[in-house]
Amino acid sequence: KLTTTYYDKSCPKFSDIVRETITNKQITNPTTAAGTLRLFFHDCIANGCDASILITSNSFNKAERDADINLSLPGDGFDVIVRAKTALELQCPGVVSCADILAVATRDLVTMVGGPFYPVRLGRKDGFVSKASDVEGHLPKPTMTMSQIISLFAAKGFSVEEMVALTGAHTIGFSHCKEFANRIYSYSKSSQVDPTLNPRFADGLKKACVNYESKTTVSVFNDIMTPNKFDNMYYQNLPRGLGLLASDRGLFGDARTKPFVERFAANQTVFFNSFAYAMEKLSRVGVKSGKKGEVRHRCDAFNSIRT
Ligand code: HEM
Ligand SMILES: [Ca+2]
Ligand SMILES: [Ca+2]
Repeated sequence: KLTTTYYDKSCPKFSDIVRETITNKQITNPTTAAGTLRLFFHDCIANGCDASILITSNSFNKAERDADINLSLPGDGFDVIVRAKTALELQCPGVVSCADILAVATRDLVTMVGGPFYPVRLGRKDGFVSKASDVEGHLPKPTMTMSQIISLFAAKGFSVEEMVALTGAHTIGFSHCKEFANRIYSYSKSSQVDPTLNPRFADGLKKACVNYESKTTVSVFNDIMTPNKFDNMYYQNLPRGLGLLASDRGLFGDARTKPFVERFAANQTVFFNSFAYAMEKLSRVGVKSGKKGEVRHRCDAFNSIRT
């Protein structure tokens, strides 16, 4: 039901306004691209791509963004969507959904930092439900086994290749120390450090994360080689012991996923094609149309109060 021409008549400046907003934001806050990409992933996996992640909690409802796993989503990702929405409401009030803004802003930001372009079909409606309790179990965690991660993505319709390609998103952005602390401080009885980690990398991580339990904001680049560039370096890092999260390293350690890691590491074009295909598919997960959704006036609140 989605089409690339959805706003051509009702809001012809849609693409220009989104592109201008994300460009300004990314230049002043270079962490926006990664933050928005993760925000989009977390939106689509929980309840479909319906901007349910953007809703703020109130006394009746603990919303998705206040689920534990979403608390680390950075403010810049939310902010860039709010800015685009504000500009669009001035230009064509009540027309463009927050879900469409998030999908296009993500694509434009990925392209801006060096990643592939892919078409984003439009016409998503914003969802009516956002509950923190719906998030748990749908999103992957670094502590999950590769089998758990594979079946979690399979439940949303993604193949192993698509899962490996999507996780290439970790070519940009940060992780907080607590997400990998067990790999450097308390790996096993016989070894403090995960032996699959490059020893010098592990030393650097240990230093960066000293006292991470009290200094909870400390975070580390997901891809230490090219942290701000969307490229295939993430896959090249994995065989060298430079994968940050246990789940990153896991992609190289599992016979089902390793062949894709090697293919993407060897050829960036192959990775970009797979990533673009999988992102376009991600952008259509659980999309709501017609009366199943609405175009919100503000991205952080439903149009009428719901309990
Ligand atoms: C194998 C499954 C995955 C796991 C276990 C995982 C887990 C994580 C964790 C724990 C972080 C660190 C968050 C923080 O500390 O702030 C992170 C960051 C990130 N993830 Fe994933 N992720 C997975 C797949 C994906 C996918 C499929 C995407 C997007 C398509 C994605 C995009 C990102 C981005 C862009 C960041 C950096 C966020 C930032 O800099 O603010 N991840 N991920
Ligand atoms: Ca959602
Ligand atoms: Ca990179």
